[in-house]
Amino acid sequence: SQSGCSLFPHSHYWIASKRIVTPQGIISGAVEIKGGSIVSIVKNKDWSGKFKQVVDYGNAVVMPGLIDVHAHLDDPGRAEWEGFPSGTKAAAAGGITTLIDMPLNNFPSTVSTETLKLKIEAAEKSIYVDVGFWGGLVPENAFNATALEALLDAGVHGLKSFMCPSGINDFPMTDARHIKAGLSVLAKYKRPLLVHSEIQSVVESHLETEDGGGDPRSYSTYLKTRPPSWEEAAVRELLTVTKDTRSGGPAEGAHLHVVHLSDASSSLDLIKEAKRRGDSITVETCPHYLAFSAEEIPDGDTRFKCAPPIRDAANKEKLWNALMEGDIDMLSSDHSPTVPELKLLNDGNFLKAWGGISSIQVGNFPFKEK
Ligand SMILES: NC(=O)N[C@H]1NC(=O)NC1=O
Repeated sequence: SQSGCSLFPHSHYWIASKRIVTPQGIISGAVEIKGGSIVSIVKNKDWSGKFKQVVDYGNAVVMPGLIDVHAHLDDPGRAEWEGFPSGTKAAAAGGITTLIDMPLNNFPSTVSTETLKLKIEAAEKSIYVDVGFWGGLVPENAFNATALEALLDAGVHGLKSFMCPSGINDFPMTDARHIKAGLSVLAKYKRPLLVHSEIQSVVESHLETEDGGGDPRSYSTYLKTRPPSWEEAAVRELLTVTKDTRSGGPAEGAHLHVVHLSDASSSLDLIKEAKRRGDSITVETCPHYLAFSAEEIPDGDTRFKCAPPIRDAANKEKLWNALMEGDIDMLSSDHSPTVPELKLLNDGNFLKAWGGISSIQVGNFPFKEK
């Protein structure tokens, strides 16, 4: 409630800082709040000394709340991994005021109007930030336009699919045919398809189920099981269908969004070329790919296990450059927690631990680093 959120027992007050992020740049001043809404932003020289009801944050940054388009809240079904109350409180702690929840890791997965209803009922119990939902594109619904339309009509912001096993039994992977069919429905709604872009290739890598030929407590062993060529293969396959999204194409109006890119080389180059050709495509990366590099991950510290994996320091620098150049369109958390037992923190086995990083609570931390 408004009173519950208020910093001050006043309905009219100012939040001051030397670094307020505004559309016109970073200013020193104060944000005026009245009745729970921002009514003005005043520069330092216009207000200093004039007002009494001021919370002064000094040099701390005051900025609009972040929107995280990629978070796994596992309610209902696996609320012990992350429920709506804990996940949305964590988001608020990370400076995120809106999150869009992924359709998997909860049980059942959000792939129909019935399962979306269960999600909404679980969320209604208690959320502390704004929440929206993605629906799942899976083989079971991909060729059923009526079912997809019903899901979109029920309010999901778009669809999400995987090009490799998702780690969740009731969320199977899709191929280019499913994705093409999904895009043709999304075109009518002008909504996006988000794709986990990795295609497993046994030839070029050691599969996770094998021992990877090395110490399972060493991050480098895990890294070898998911090479950049997996991401590249997926992006190449996707580009055979994103051409449909060009102006005048059969899926004009649909949009394809590559989630959590880690490979800053060939995969990113392909996405950049597709953008130049007019495909409707965007790409995100995550704070963990920008903050960490494979070389520094301690043996056995499975908190760092995610898919695609965190790559080397040279790749991290390339990701930063791409973000600064605008070739990467946005950041998302890919917050994907589980229970400590499944992270195998005692064994430290990277090949067997759950893949997913719990991070929404630290929100924009790489910017603090830079
Ligand atoms: N199922 C699931 O949360 N998968 C996520 N975890 C991760 O590390 N990458 C993902 O896509």
